[in-house]
Amino acid sequence: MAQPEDAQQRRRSLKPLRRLFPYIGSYRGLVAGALFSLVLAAVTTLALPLAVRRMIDHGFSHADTTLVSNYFAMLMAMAAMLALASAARYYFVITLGERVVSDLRRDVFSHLTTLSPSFFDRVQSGEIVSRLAADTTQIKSAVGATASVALRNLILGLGALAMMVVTSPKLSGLVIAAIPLVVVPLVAFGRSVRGRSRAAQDMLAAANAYAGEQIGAVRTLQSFTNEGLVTGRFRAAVEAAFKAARASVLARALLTFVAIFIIFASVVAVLWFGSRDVLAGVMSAGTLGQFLLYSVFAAGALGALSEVWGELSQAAGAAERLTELLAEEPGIKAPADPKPLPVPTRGEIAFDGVSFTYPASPSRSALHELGFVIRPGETMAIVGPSGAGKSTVFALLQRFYDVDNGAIRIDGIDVREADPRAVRARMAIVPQDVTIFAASVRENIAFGRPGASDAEVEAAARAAQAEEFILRLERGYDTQVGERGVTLSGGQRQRIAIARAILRDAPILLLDEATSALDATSETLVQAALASLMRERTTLVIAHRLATVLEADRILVIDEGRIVEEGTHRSLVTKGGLYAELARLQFEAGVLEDAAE
Ligand SMILES: Nc1ncnc2c1ncn2[C@@H]1O[C@H](COP(=O)(O)OP(=O)(O)OP(=O)(O)O)[C@@H](O)[C@H]1O
Repeated sequence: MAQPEDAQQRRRSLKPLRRLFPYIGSYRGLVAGALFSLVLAAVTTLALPLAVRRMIDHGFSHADTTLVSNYFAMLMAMAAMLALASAARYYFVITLGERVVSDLRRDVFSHLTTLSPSFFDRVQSGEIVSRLAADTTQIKSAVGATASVALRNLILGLGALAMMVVTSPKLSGLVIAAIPLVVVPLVAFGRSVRGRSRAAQDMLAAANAYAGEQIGAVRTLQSFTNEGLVTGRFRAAVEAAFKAARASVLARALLTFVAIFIIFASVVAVLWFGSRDVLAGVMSAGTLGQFLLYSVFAAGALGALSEVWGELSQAAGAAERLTELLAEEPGIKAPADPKPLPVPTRGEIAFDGVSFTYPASPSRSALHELGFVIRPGETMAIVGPSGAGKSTVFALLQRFYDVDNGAIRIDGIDVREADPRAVRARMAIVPQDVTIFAASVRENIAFGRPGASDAEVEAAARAAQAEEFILRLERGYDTQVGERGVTLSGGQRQRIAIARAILRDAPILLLDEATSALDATSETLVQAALASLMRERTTLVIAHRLATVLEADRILVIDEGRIVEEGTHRSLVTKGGLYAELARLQFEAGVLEDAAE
Protein backbone atom coordinates (compact mmCIF):
# COMPACT_ATOMS: atom_id res chain seq x y z
CA MET A 1 0.00 0.00 0.00
CA ALA A 2 2.63 2.45 1.08
CA GLN A 3 4.66 2.15 -2.05
CA PRO A 4 2.11 3.20 -4.69
CA GLU A 5 1.12 6.15 -2.54
CA ASP A 6 4.74 7.08 -2.18
CA ALA A 7 5.30 6.81 -5.89
CA GLN A 8 2.21 8.90 -6.60
CA GLN A 9 3.39 11.57 -4.24
CA ARG A 10 6.73 11.67 -5.95
CA ARG A 11 5.19 11.94 -9.36
CA ARG A 12 3.01 14.78 -8.14
CA SER A 13 5.86 16.49 -6.42
CA LEU A 14 7.78 17.41 -9.58
CA LYS A 15 4.78 19.18 -11.12
CA PRO A 16 5.35 22.60 -9.54
CA LEU A 17 8.58 22.87 -11.51
CA ARG A 18 6.34 23.59 -14.48
CA ARG A 19 5.53 26.94 -12.96
CA LEU A 20 9.09 27.97 -13.72
CA PHE A 21 8.61 27.40 -17.47
CA PRO A 22 7.43 30.97 -18.19
CA TYR A 23 10.61 32.25 -16.57
CA ILE A 24 12.82 29.80 -18.47
CA GLY A 25 10.90 30.39 -21.69
CA SER A 26 11.90 34.07 -21.74
CA TYR A 27 15.46 33.06 -22.47
CA ARG A 28 15.12 30.92 -25.61
CA GLY A 29 18.71 31.61 -26.71
CA LEU A 30 20.18 30.27 -23.47
CA VAL A 31 17.81 27.28 -23.50
CA ALA A 32 18.71 26.45 -27.14
CA GLY A 33 22.43 26.80 -26.38
CA ALA A 34 22.09 24.56 -23.32
CA LEU A 35 20.11 21.87 -25.17
CA PHE A 36 22.41 21.87 -28.18
CA SER A 37 25.58 21.52 -26.12
CA LEU A 38 23.89 18.93 -23.90
CA VAL A 39 22.91 16.71 -26.82
CA LEU A 40 26.30 17.21 -28.48
CA ALA A 41 28.14 16.12 -25.31
CA ALA A 42 25.91 13.05 -24.89
CA VAL A 43 26.21 11.98 -28.53
CA THR A 44 30.00 12.42 -28.45
CA THR A 45 30.21 10.33 -25.31
CA LEU A 46 28.07 7.63 -26.92
CA ALA A 47 30.29 7.62 -30.01
CA LEU A 48 33.46 6.99 -27.99
CA PRO A 49 32.99 3.22 -27.48
CA LEU A 50 32.28 2.80 -31.21
CA ALA A 51 35.61 4.40 -31.96
CA VAL A 52 37.32 2.25 -29.36
CA ARG A 53 35.93 -0.93 -30.92
CA ARG A 54 37.04 0.03 -34.41
CA MET A 55 40.47 0.84 -33.08
CA ILE A 56 40.83 -2.51 -31.29
CA ASP A 57 39.38 -4.60 -34.10
CA HIS A 58 40.94 -2.82 -37.13
CA GLY A 59 43.68 -0.53 -35.85
CA PHE A 60 45.65 -3.32 -34.19
CA SER A 61 45.20 -5.87 -36.95
CA HIS A 62 47.53 -4.08 -39.38
CA ALA A 63 51.29 -3.79 -39.09
CA ASP A 64 50.98 -0.27 -40.54
CA THR A 65 50.88 2.29 -37.69
CA THR A 66 49.16 5.03 -39.74
CA LEU A 67 45.76 3.45 -39.30
CA VAL A 68 46.05 3.21 -35.54
CA SER A 69 47.42 6.79 -35.46
CA ASN A 70 44.40 7.96 -37.44
CA TYR A 71 42.10 6.32 -34.92
CA PHE A 72 43.96 8.01 -32.09
CA ALA A 73 43.67 11.37 -33.88
CA MET A 74 39.94 10.77 -34.22
CA LEU A 75 39.67 9.92 -30.51
CA MET A 76 41.57 13.09 -29.66
CA ALA A 77 39.18 15.16 -31.78
CA MET A 78 36.26 13.56 -30.01
CA ALA A 79 37.81 14.36 -26.64
CA ALA A 80 38.20 18.00 -27.69
CA MET A 81 34.59 18.09 -28.91
CA LEU A 82 33.39 16.58 -25.63
CA ALA A 83 35.36 19.11 -23.59
CA LEU A 84 34.02 22.00 -25.66
CA ALA A 85 30.42 20.81 -25.50
CA SER A 86 30.70 20.28 -21.73
CA ALA A 87 32.13 23.75 -21.15
CA ALA A 88 29.40 25.32 -23.31
CA ARG A 89 26.76 23.32 -21.47
CA TYR A 90 28.11 24.53 -18.13
CA TYR A 91 28.06 28.15 -19.27
CA PHE A 92 24.55 28.10 -20.75
CA VAL A 93 22.96 26.06 -18.00
CA ILE A 94 24.41 27.93 -15.02
CA THR A 95 23.74 31.33 -16.62
CA LEU A 96 20.15 30.25 -17.23
CA GLY A 97 19.80 29.24 -13.56
CA GLU A 98 21.23 32.55 -12.33
CA ARG A 99 19.04 34.53 -14.74
CA VAL A 100 15.81 32.75 -13.83
CA VAL A 101 16.44 33.07 -10.11
CA SER A 102 17.32 36.77 -10.37
CA ASP A 103 14.00 37.34 -12.15
CA LEU A 104 12.15 35.28 -9.59
CA ARG A 105 13.74 37.16 -6.67
CA ARG A 106 12.83 40.48 -8.26
CA ASP A 107 9.23 39.43 -8.88
CA VAL A 108 8.70 37.97 -5.42
CA PHE A 109 10.16 41.05 -3.73
CA SER A 110 8.16 43.54 -5.77
CA HIS A 111 5.02 41.47 -5.20
CA LEU A 112 5.67 41.37 -1.46
CA THR A 113 5.81 45.16 -1.32
CA THR A 114 2.25 45.31 -2.68
CA LEU A 115 0.69 42.88 -0.18
CA SER A 116 -1.58 44.26 2.53
CA PRO A 117 -0.67 44.30 6.23
CA SER A 118 -3.25 41.55 6.86
CA PHE A 119 -0.90 39.18 4.96
CA PHE A 120 2.03 40.15 7.19
CA ASP A 121 -0.21 39.65 10.25
CA ARG A 122 -0.52 36.01 9.11
CA VAL A 123 2.98 35.20 7.86
CA GLN A 124 6.13 36.03 9.78
CA SER A 125 8.64 38.21 7.99
CA GLY A 126 11.47 35.80 8.93
CA GLU A 127 9.74 33.03 7.04
CA ILE A 128 9.28 35.23 3.99
CA VAL A 129 12.92 36.31 3.96
CA SER A 130 14.01 32.69 4.22
CA ARG A 131 11.79 31.82 1.27
CA LEU A 132 13.37 34.56 -0.72
CA ALA A 133 16.86 33.31 0.15
CA ALA A 134 16.68 29.52 0.52
CA ASP A 135 13.93 28.64 -1.94
CA THR A 136 15.42 30.69 -4.74
CA THR A 137 18.84 29.14 -4.15
CA GLN A 138 17.33 25.67 -4.38
CA ILE A 139 15.61 26.59 -7.63
CA LYS A 140 18.84 28.01 -8.97
CA SER A 141 20.65 24.73 -8.56
CA ALA A 142 17.68 22.82 -9.97
CA VAL A 143 17.24 24.97 -13.08
CA GLY A 144 20.99 25.09 -13.50
CA ALA A 145 23.09 22.12 -12.63
CA THR A 146 20.53 19.52 -11.54
CA ALA A 147 18.20 19.71 -14.53
CA SER A 148 21.11 19.48 -16.94
CA VAL A 149 22.66 16.56 -15.06
CA ALA A 150 19.30 14.82 -15.17
CA LEU A 151 18.80 15.46 -18.86
CA ARG A 152 22.34 14.49 -19.80
CA ASN A 153 22.11 11.25 -17.87
CA LEU A 154 18.70 10.48 -19.29
CA ILE A 155 20.01 10.85 -22.86
CA LEU A 156 23.20 9.04 -21.98
CA GLY A 157 21.46 6.24 -20.08
CA LEU A 158 18.83 5.56 -22.75
CA GLY A 159 21.42 5.91 -25.52
CA ALA A 160 23.83 3.53 -23.79
CA LEU A 161 21.05 0.98 -23.18
CA ALA A 162 20.02 1.11 -26.84
CA MET A 163 23.63 0.74 -27.95
CA MET A 164 24.11 -2.20 -25.59
CA VAL A 165 21.21 -4.00 -27.28
CA VAL A 166 22.58 -3.15 -30.73
CA THR A 167 26.08 -4.30 -29.75
CA SER A 168 25.11 -7.63 -28.22
CA PRO A 169 21.48 -8.66 -27.70
CA LYS A 170 22.59 -11.77 -25.82
CA LEU A 171 24.77 -9.96 -23.25
CA SER A 172 22.11 -7.21 -22.96
CA GLY A 173 19.55 -9.84 -22.08
CA LEU A 174 21.87 -11.06 -19.37
CA VAL A 175 22.37 -7.55 -18.00
CA ILE A 176 18.65 -6.75 -18.09
CA ALA A 177 17.91 -9.97 -16.22
CA ALA A 178 20.47 -8.95 -13.59
CA ILE A 179 19.08 -5.40 -13.13
CA PRO A 180 16.64 -6.30 -10.32
CA LEU A 181 19.48 -8.01 -8.46
CA VAL A 182 21.40 -4.73 -8.52
CA VAL A 183 18.57 -2.23 -8.17
CA VAL A 184 16.46 -3.78 -5.43
CA PRO A 185 19.15 -3.84 -2.69
CA LEU A 186 20.41 -0.40 -3.73
CA VAL A 187 16.97 1.21 -3.59
CA ALA A 188 16.12 -0.39 -0.27
CA PHE A 189 19.45 0.56 1.25
CA GLY A 190 19.38 4.03 -0.29
CA ARG A 191 16.06 4.81 1.36
CA SER A 192 17.36 4.07 4.84
CA VAL A 193 20.49 6.13 4.12
CA ARG A 194 18.36 9.10 3.07
CA GLY A 195 16.28 8.76 6.24
CA ARG A 196 19.41 8.86 8.36
CA SER A 197 20.90 11.87 6.61
CA ARG A 198 17.61 13.75 6.97
CA ALA A 199 17.65 12.99 10.69
CA ALA A 200 21.22 14.32 10.90
CA GLN A 201 20.21 17.52 9.06
CA ASP A 202 17.24 18.07 11.38
CA MET A 203 19.46 17.73 14.44
CA LEU A 204 21.92 20.23 13.02
CA ALA A 205 19.09 22.65 12.20
CA ALA A 206 17.84 22.36 15.79
CA ALA A 207 21.33 23.08 17.15
CA ASN A 208 21.67 26.07 14.80
CA ALA A 209 18.28 27.44 15.79
CA TYR A 210 19.28 27.20 19.44
CA ALA A 211 22.55 29.03 18.74
CA GLY A 212 20.72 31.74 16.79
CA GLU A 213 18.22 32.27 19.59
CA GLN A 214 20.88 32.52 22.29
CA ILE A 215 23.27 34.75 20.34
CA GLY A 216 20.33 37.03 19.51
CA ALA A 217 19.63 37.34 23.22
CA VAL A 218 23.24 37.49 24.35
CA ARG A 219 22.62 40.37 26.73
CA THR A 220 19.84 38.53 28.52
CA LEU A 221 21.94 35.40 28.80
CA GLN A 222 24.87 37.36 30.23
CA SER A 223 22.64 39.31 32.64
CA PHE A 224 21.42 36.02 34.06
CA THR A 225 25.01 34.62 33.95
CA ASN A 226 23.72 31.62 32.03
CA GLU A 227 26.72 31.23 29.69
CA GLY A 228 27.67 27.83 31.16
CA LEU A 229 24.14 26.45 31.03
CA VAL A 230 23.57 27.60 27.47
CA THR A 231 26.95 26.33 26.27
CA GLY A 232 26.26 22.96 27.88
CA ARG A 233 22.91 22.67 26.08
CA PHE A 234 24.47 23.69 22.78
CA ARG A 235 27.32 21.20 23.26
CA ALA A 236 24.77 18.43 23.84
CA ALA A 237 22.81 19.45 20.75
CA VAL A 238 25.97 19.55 18.59
CA GLU A 239 27.10 16.18 19.98
CA ALA A 240 23.72 14.65 19.12
CA ALA A 241 23.98 16.12 15.61
CA PHE A 242 27.50 14.66 15.28
CA LYS A 243 26.32 11.19 16.30
CA ALA A 244 23.46 11.35 13.83
CA ALA A 245 25.87 12.53 11.13
CA ARG A 246 28.27 9.68 11.93
CA ALA A 247 25.46 7.13 11.69
CA SER A 248 24.47 8.59 8.35
CA VAL A 249 28.09 8.57 7.10
CA LEU A 250 28.51 4.95 8.18
CA ALA A 251 25.34 3.96 6.32
CA ARG A 252 26.59 5.87 3.27
CA ALA A 253 29.96 4.08 3.46
CA LEU A 254 28.19 0.72 3.54
CA LEU A 255 26.02 1.79 0.63
CA THR A 256 29.16 2.73 -1.30
CA PHE A 257 30.63 -0.71 -0.58
CA VAL A 258 27.49 -2.53 -1.67
CA ALA A 259 26.98 -0.34 -4.75
CA ILE A 260 30.55 -0.58 -6.00
CA PHE A 261 30.77 -4.30 -5.33
CA ILE A 262 27.46 -5.14 -7.00
CA ILE A 263 28.10 -2.95 -10.03
CA PHE A 264 31.66 -4.12 -10.63
CA ALA A 265 30.81 -7.73 -9.90
CA SER A 266 28.14 -7.51 -12.61
CA VAL A 267 30.69 -6.01 -15.00
CA VAL A 268 33.12 -8.83 -14.21
CA ALA A 269 30.33 -11.39 -14.74
CA VAL A 270 29.47 -9.87 -18.14
CA LEU A 271 33.14 -9.84 -19.03
CA TRP A 272 33.40 -13.51 -18.09
CA PHE A 273 30.42 -14.50 -20.26
CA GLY A 274 31.64 -12.25 -23.06
CA SER A 275 35.20 -13.56 -22.96
CA ARG A 276 33.90 -17.08 -23.57
CA ASP A 277 32.20 -15.81 -26.75
CA VAL A 278 35.42 -14.05 -27.78
CA LEU A 279 37.42 -17.25 -27.24
CA ALA A 280 34.83 -19.23 -29.19
CA GLY A 281 35.25 -16.71 -32.04
CA VAL A 282 31.56 -15.62 -31.88
CA MET A 283 32.40 -12.05 -30.81
CA SER A 284 35.32 -9.73 -31.48
CA ALA A 285 37.40 -8.33 -28.61
CA GLY A 286 36.53 -4.81 -29.73
CA THR A 287 32.80 -5.55 -29.54
CA LEU A 288 33.21 -6.83 -26.01
CA GLY A 289 35.13 -3.65 -25.08
CA GLN A 290 32.42 -1.52 -26.68
CA PHE A 291 29.69 -3.39 -24.80
CA LEU A 292 31.51 -3.00 -21.52
CA LEU A 293 31.91 0.75 -21.97
CA TYR A 294 28.21 1.13 -22.76
CA SER A 295 27.20 -0.84 -19.70
CA VAL A 296 29.47 1.31 -17.50
CA PHE A 297 27.91 4.46 -19.03
CA ALA A 298 24.39 3.13 -18.47
CA ALA A 299 25.11 2.20 -14.86
CA GLY A 300 26.72 5.57 -14.17
CA ALA A 301 23.78 7.42 -15.76
CA LEU A 302 21.21 5.51 -13.74
CA GLY A 303 23.17 6.15 -10.54
CA ALA A 304 23.36 9.88 -11.28
CA LEU A 305 19.63 10.00 -12.07
CA SER A 306 18.73 8.49 -8.72
CA GLU A 307 20.87 11.15 -7.00
CA VAL A 308 19.32 14.15 -8.73
CA TRP A 309 15.76 12.97 -8.14
CA GLY A 310 15.79 14.11 -4.51
CA GLU A 311 17.23 17.50 -5.42
CA LEU A 312 14.63 18.03 -8.13
CA SER A 313 11.74 17.24 -5.82
CA GLN A 314 13.14 19.64 -3.20
CA ALA A 315 13.31 22.34 -5.86
CA ALA A 316 9.75 21.52 -6.85
CA GLY A 317 8.72 22.17 -3.25
CA ALA A 318 10.57 25.48 -3.32
CA ALA A 319 8.93 26.44 -6.62
CA GLU A 320 5.54 25.64 -5.17
CA ARG A 321 6.09 27.83 -2.11
CA LEU A 322 7.34 30.76 -4.18
CA THR A 323 4.54 30.56 -6.72
CA GLU A 324 2.05 30.43 -3.86
CA LEU A 325 3.58 33.64 -2.61
CA LEU A 326 3.33 35.19 -6.08
CA ALA A 327 -0.31 34.14 -6.31
CA GLU A 328 -1.16 35.87 -3.02
CA GLU A 329 -3.58 38.69 -3.86
CA PRO A 330 -3.18 42.05 -2.14
CA GLY A 331 -6.22 42.44 0.16
CA ILE A 332 -6.39 46.15 -0.60
CA LYS A 333 -6.46 47.08 -4.27
CA ALA A 334 -7.34 50.13 -6.29
CA PRO A 335 -10.82 49.85 -7.86
CA ALA A 336 -10.92 49.39 -11.64
CA ASP A 337 -11.94 53.01 -12.08
CA PRO A 338 -10.61 54.90 -9.02
CA LYS A 339 -12.20 58.23 -8.11
CA PRO A 340 -9.67 61.07 -8.08
CA LEU A 341 -9.32 63.00 -4.84
CA PRO A 342 -10.14 66.71 -5.31
CA VAL A 343 -7.36 69.14 -6.22
CA PRO A 344 -6.42 71.30 -4.42
CA THR A 345 -6.73 69.16 -1.34
CA ARG A 346 -8.73 70.50 1.55
CA GLY A 347 -7.60 67.86 4.01
CA GLU A 348 -10.93 67.02 5.61
CA ILE A 349 -11.23 63.65 7.34
CA ALA A 350 -14.56 62.03 8.19
CA PHE A 351 -15.19 58.72 10.02
CA ASP A 352 -18.81 57.77 9.53
CA GLY A 353 -20.03 54.96 11.81
CA VAL A 354 -16.84 52.95 11.35
CA SER A 355 -16.71 49.42 12.77
CA PHE A 356 -13.73 47.15 12.30
CA THR A 357 -12.42 43.78 13.46
CA TYR A 358 -8.88 42.60 12.66
CA PRO A 359 -8.99 39.45 10.48
CA ALA A 360 -6.24 38.01 12.72
CA SER A 361 -8.35 38.35 15.90
CA PRO A 362 -11.95 37.85 14.76
CA SER A 363 -13.38 37.39 18.25
CA ARG A 364 -12.69 40.92 19.38
CA SER A 365 -13.78 44.01 17.46
CA ALA A 366 -11.29 46.88 17.48
CA LEU A 367 -13.63 49.81 16.61
CA HIS A 368 -17.40 50.22 17.11
CA GLU A 369 -19.35 52.79 15.08
CA LEU A 370 -16.72 55.44 15.39
CA GLY A 371 -17.84 58.82 14.01
CA PHE A 372 -16.04 62.16 13.86
CA VAL A 373 -15.09 64.90 11.41
CA ILE A 374 -11.80 66.78 11.35
CA ARG A 375 -12.02 70.04 9.48
CA PRO A 376 -9.23 71.16 7.14
CA GLY A 377 -6.29 72.54 9.12
CA GLU A 378 -7.68 71.38 12.46
CA THR A 379 -5.62 69.49 15.04
CA MET A 380 -7.38 66.62 16.76
CA ALA A 381 -5.77 64.66 19.58
CA ILE A 382 -6.80 61.07 20.25
CA VAL A 383 -6.41 59.93 23.82
CA GLY A 384 -7.29 56.57 25.35
CA PRO A 385 -5.93 53.69 27.38
CA SER A 386 -3.68 51.03 25.84
CA GLY A 387 -5.53 48.83 23.36
CA ALA A 388 -8.36 51.39 22.94
CA GLY A 389 -7.99 51.44 19.14
CA LYS A 390 -5.93 54.57 18.55
CA SER A 391 -3.42 52.98 16.18
CA THR A 392 -6.28 51.23 14.41
CA VAL A 393 -7.73 54.63 13.48
CA PHE A 394 -4.40 55.44 11.77
CA ALA A 395 -4.24 52.07 10.02
CA LEU A 396 -7.76 52.46 8.60
CA LEU A 397 -7.15 56.03 7.54
CA GLN A 398 -4.16 54.90 5.49
CA ARG A 399 -6.34 52.08 4.16
CA PHE A 400 -4.11 49.28 5.33
CA TYR A 401 -7.38 47.47 6.09
CA ASP A 402 -10.94 48.04 4.88
CA VAL A 403 -13.67 48.91 7.36
CA ASP A 404 -16.36 46.29 8.04
CA ASN A 405 -19.15 48.87 8.37
CA GLY A 406 -19.46 52.59 7.82
CA ALA A 407 -17.06 54.67 5.72
CA ILE A 408 -13.97 56.82 5.91
CA ARG A 409 -13.96 59.87 3.65
CA ILE A 410 -11.15 62.21 2.71
CA ASP A 411 -12.39 65.45 1.17
CA GLY A 412 -15.75 63.74 0.71
CA ILE A 413 -14.39 60.70 -1.20
CA ASP A 414 -14.79 57.23 0.31
CA VAL A 415 -11.23 55.86 0.57
CA ARG A 416 -12.43 52.53 -0.89
CA GLU A 417 -13.35 54.31 -4.14
CA ALA A 418 -9.92 55.91 -4.50
CA ASP A 419 -6.51 54.45 -5.33
CA PRO A 420 -4.90 53.56 -1.96
CA ARG A 421 -1.63 55.04 -3.17
CA ALA A 422 -3.37 58.36 -3.87
CA VAL A 423 -4.89 58.28 -0.38
CA ARG A 424 -1.53 57.60 1.25
CA ALA A 425 0.15 60.27 -0.88
CA ARG A 426 -2.00 62.85 0.95
CA MET A 427 -0.62 61.82 4.29
CA ALA A 428 2.65 62.02 6.16
CA ILE A 429 3.14 59.91 9.24
CA VAL A 430 5.48 60.35 12.17
CA PRO A 431 5.32 56.98 13.91
CA GLN A 432 6.14 56.14 17.48
CA ASP A 433 8.74 53.56 16.46
CA VAL A 434 10.78 55.34 13.85
CA THR A 435 12.38 53.06 11.27
CA ILE A 436 15.94 54.07 10.56
CA PHE A 437 17.27 52.32 7.45
CA ALA A 438 20.88 51.15 7.07
CA ALA A 439 21.87 54.10 4.90
CA SER A 440 23.17 57.67 5.26
CA VAL A 441 21.28 60.31 7.26
CA ARG A 442 20.58 62.08 3.96
CA GLU A 443 19.03 58.97 2.38
CA ASN A 444 17.01 58.35 5.53
CA ILE A 445 15.45 61.80 5.35
CA ALA A 446 14.98 61.62 1.58
CA PHE A 447 12.84 58.51 2.11
CA GLY A 448 10.08 61.09 2.71
CA ARG A 449 10.37 62.19 -0.92
CA PRO A 450 12.84 60.22 -3.06
CA GLY A 451 14.50 62.50 -5.55
CA ALA A 452 14.50 65.53 -3.23
CA SER A 453 17.57 67.74 -3.74
CA ASP A 454 20.31 68.01 -1.11
CA ALA A 455 19.16 71.56 -0.36
CA GLU A 456 15.59 70.37 0.24
CA VAL A 457 16.78 67.56 2.53
CA GLU A 458 18.89 70.02 4.52
CA ALA A 459 16.05 72.56 4.75
CA ALA A 460 13.75 69.81 6.10
CA ALA A 461 16.40 68.78 8.64
CA ARG A 462 16.72 72.40 9.79
CA ALA A 463 12.95 72.79 10.17
CA ALA A 464 12.90 69.53 12.14
CA GLN A 465 15.57 70.85 14.54
CA ALA A 466 17.80 67.99 13.40
CA GLU A 467 20.58 69.78 11.60
CA GLU A 468 22.56 70.60 14.70
CA PHE A 469 23.01 66.99 15.77
CA ILE A 470 23.51 65.82 12.18
CA LEU A 471 26.38 68.23 11.65
CA ARG A 472 27.98 67.00 14.85
CA LEU A 473 28.08 63.42 13.46
CA GLU A 474 31.44 62.36 12.03
CA ARG A 475 30.46 62.66 8.38
CA GLY A 476 27.44 64.97 8.75
CA TYR A 477 24.61 64.12 6.35
CA ASP A 478 26.68 61.29 4.86
CA THR A 479 27.07 59.43 8.16
CA GLN A 480 25.84 55.87 7.95
CA VAL A 481 23.12 55.14 10.51
CA GLY A 482 20.98 52.14 11.39
CA GLU A 483 22.37 48.62 11.40
CA ARG A 484 26.19 48.63 11.19
CA GLY A 485 26.13 52.44 11.45
CA VAL A 486 25.78 55.09 14.14
CA THR A 487 22.94 54.43 16.59
CA LEU A 488 20.64 57.43 17.02
CA SER A 489 18.86 58.33 20.25
CA GLY A 490 15.07 58.31 20.56
CA GLY A 491 14.81 62.10 20.20
CA GLN A 492 17.15 62.09 17.18
CA ARG A 493 15.19 59.35 15.46
CA GLN A 494 12.00 61.31 15.97
CA ARG A 495 13.48 64.42 14.46
CA ILE A 496 14.60 62.37 11.42
CA ALA A 497 10.99 61.17 11.11
CA ILE A 498 9.72 64.74 11.36
CA ALA A 499 12.20 65.87 8.68
CA ARG A 500 10.91 63.03 6.47
CA ALA A 501 7.33 64.22 7.00
CA ILE A 502 8.29 67.85 6.30
CA LEU A 503 9.88 66.75 3.04
CA ARG A 504 6.77 64.78 2.11
CA ASP A 505 4.74 67.97 2.47
CA ALA A 506 1.37 66.20 2.64
CA PRO A 507 -1.85 68.01 3.63
CA ILE A 508 -2.75 65.46 6.32
CA LEU A 509 -0.40 64.68 9.17
CA LEU A 510 -0.65 61.57 11.33
CA LEU A 511 1.40 61.81 14.46
CA ASP A 512 1.95 58.95 16.90
CA GLU A 513 3.75 60.47 19.84
CA ALA A 514 6.48 58.51 21.55
CA THR A 515 5.36 57.12 24.90
CA SER A 516 8.86 56.88 26.33
CA ALA A 517 9.90 60.13 27.92
CA LEU A 518 12.52 62.21 26.14
CA ASP A 519 14.91 64.35 28.15
CA ALA A 520 13.88 67.99 28.56
CA THR A 521 16.14 69.31 25.77
CA SER A 522 15.03 66.68 23.24
CA GLU A 523 11.41 67.23 24.22
CA THR A 524 11.66 70.96 23.57
CA LEU A 525 13.41 70.39 20.25
CA VAL A 526 10.89 67.78 19.12
CA GLN A 527 7.98 70.06 20.10
CA ALA A 528 9.45 72.95 18.15
CA ALA A 529 9.98 70.71 15.14
CA LEU A 530 6.40 69.46 15.33
CA ALA A 531 5.01 72.95 15.62
CA SER A 532 6.54 73.88 12.26
CA LEU A 533 5.29 70.65 10.72
CA MET A 534 1.69 70.99 11.95
CA ARG A 535 1.22 74.52 10.67
CA GLU A 536 -1.64 74.64 8.15
CA ARG A 537 -2.12 70.88 8.00
CA THR A 538 -4.95 68.71 9.20
CA THR A 539 -3.36 66.84 12.08
CA LEU A 540 -4.47 63.74 13.88
CA VAL A 541 -2.26 62.99 16.83
CA ILE A 542 -2.18 60.07 19.23
CA ALA A 543 -1.29 62.18 22.23
CA HIS A 544 0.83 61.23 25.20
CA ARG A 545 2.11 64.68 26.14
CA LEU A 546 0.32 67.46 27.95
CA ALA A 547 1.74 70.08 25.57
CA THR A 548 0.08 68.31 22.64
CA VAL A 549 -3.38 68.06 24.15
CA LEU A 550 -3.21 71.68 25.28
CA GLU A 551 -2.52 72.77 21.72
CA ALA A 552 -5.10 70.52 20.06
CA ASP A 553 -8.33 72.11 18.83
CA ARG A 554 -10.28 69.11 20.06
CA ILE A 555 -9.62 65.93 21.99
CA LEU A 556 -11.28 62.61 21.18
CA VAL A 557 -11.25 60.13 24.04
CA ILE A 558 -11.69 56.52 22.98
CA ASP A 559 -12.03 53.39 25.04
CA GLU A 560 -12.57 49.84 23.81
CA GLY A 561 -13.07 51.06 20.26
CA ARG A 562 -15.78 53.65 21.12
CA ILE A 563 -15.73 57.40 21.48
CA VAL A 564 -16.46 58.08 25.12
CA GLU A 565 -15.75 61.83 25.40
CA GLU A 566 -14.97 64.75 23.15
CA GLY A 567 -13.96 68.32 23.93
CA THR A 568 -11.04 70.56 24.90
CA HIS A 569 -8.59 69.76 27.66
CA ARG A 570 -10.23 72.22 29.96
CA SER A 571 -13.80 71.05 29.36
CA LEU A 572 -12.83 67.40 29.74
CA VAL A 573 -10.89 67.93 32.97
CA THR A 574 -13.85 69.81 34.40
CA LYS A 575 -16.15 66.96 33.34
CA GLY A 576 -14.16 64.57 35.53
CA GLY A 577 -14.59 61.46 33.30
CA LEU A 578 -12.11 59.02 31.75
CA TYR A 579 -9.99 61.82 30.29
CA ALA A 580 -9.61 63.55 33.65
CA GLU A 581 -8.52 60.20 35.11
CA LEU A 582 -6.06 59.44 32.29
CA ALA A 583 -4.68 62.96 32.42
CA ARG A 584 -4.20 62.74 36.18
CA LEU A 585 -2.18 59.51 35.76
CA GLN A 586 -0.30 60.53 32.69
CA PHE A 587 0.57 64.17 33.14
CA GLU A 588 2.14 65.71 36.17
CA ALA A 589 -0.63 66.65 38.63
CA GLY A 590 0.53 70.20 39.31
CA VAL A 591 0.89 71.09 35.65
CA LEU A 592 -2.51 69.67 34.91
CA GLU A 593 -4.28 71.79 37.53
CA ASP A 594 -2.47 74.91 36.36
CA ALA A 595 -3.53 74.22 32.83
CA ALA A 596 -7.10 73.49 33.79
CA GLU A 597 -7.57 76.81 35.51
N1 LIG B 1 -2.48 43.62 13.54
C1 LIG B 1 -3.38 43.27 14.45
N2 LIG B 1 -4.00 42.07 14.39
C2 LIG B 1 -4.91 41.72 15.31
N3 LIG B 1 -5.31 42.48 16.32
C3 LIG B 1 -4.74 43.70 16.45
C4 LIG B 1 -3.75 44.15 15.53
N4 LIG B 1 -3.37 45.38 15.89
C5 LIG B 1 -4.09 45.69 17.00
N5 LIG B 1 -4.92 44.69 17.33
C6 LIG B 1 -5.90 44.68 18.46
O1 LIG B 1 -6.83 45.72 18.25
C7 LIG B 1 -7.12 46.43 19.45
C8 LIG B 1 -6.80 47.90 19.31
O2 LIG B 1 -5.42 48.04 19.14
P1 LIG B 1 -4.68 49.42 18.85
O3 LIG B 1 -3.27 49.08 18.51
O4 LIG B 1 -5.44 50.20 17.87
O5 LIG B 1 -4.73 50.10 20.27
P2 LIG B 1 -4.01 51.44 20.78
O6 LIG B 1 -5.06 52.25 21.41
O7 LIG B 1 -3.24 52.05 19.69
O8 LIG B 1 -3.05 50.85 21.90
P3 LIG B 1 -1.57 51.35 22.38
O9 LIG B 1 -1.76 52.67 23.03
O10 LIG B 1 -1.17 50.31 23.37
O11 LIG B 1 -0.74 51.39 21.16
C9 LIG B 1 -6.29 45.74 20.52
O12 LIG B 1 -7.14 44.82 21.17
C10 LIG B 1 -5.23 44.99 19.77
O13 LIG B 1 -4.87 43.81 20.45
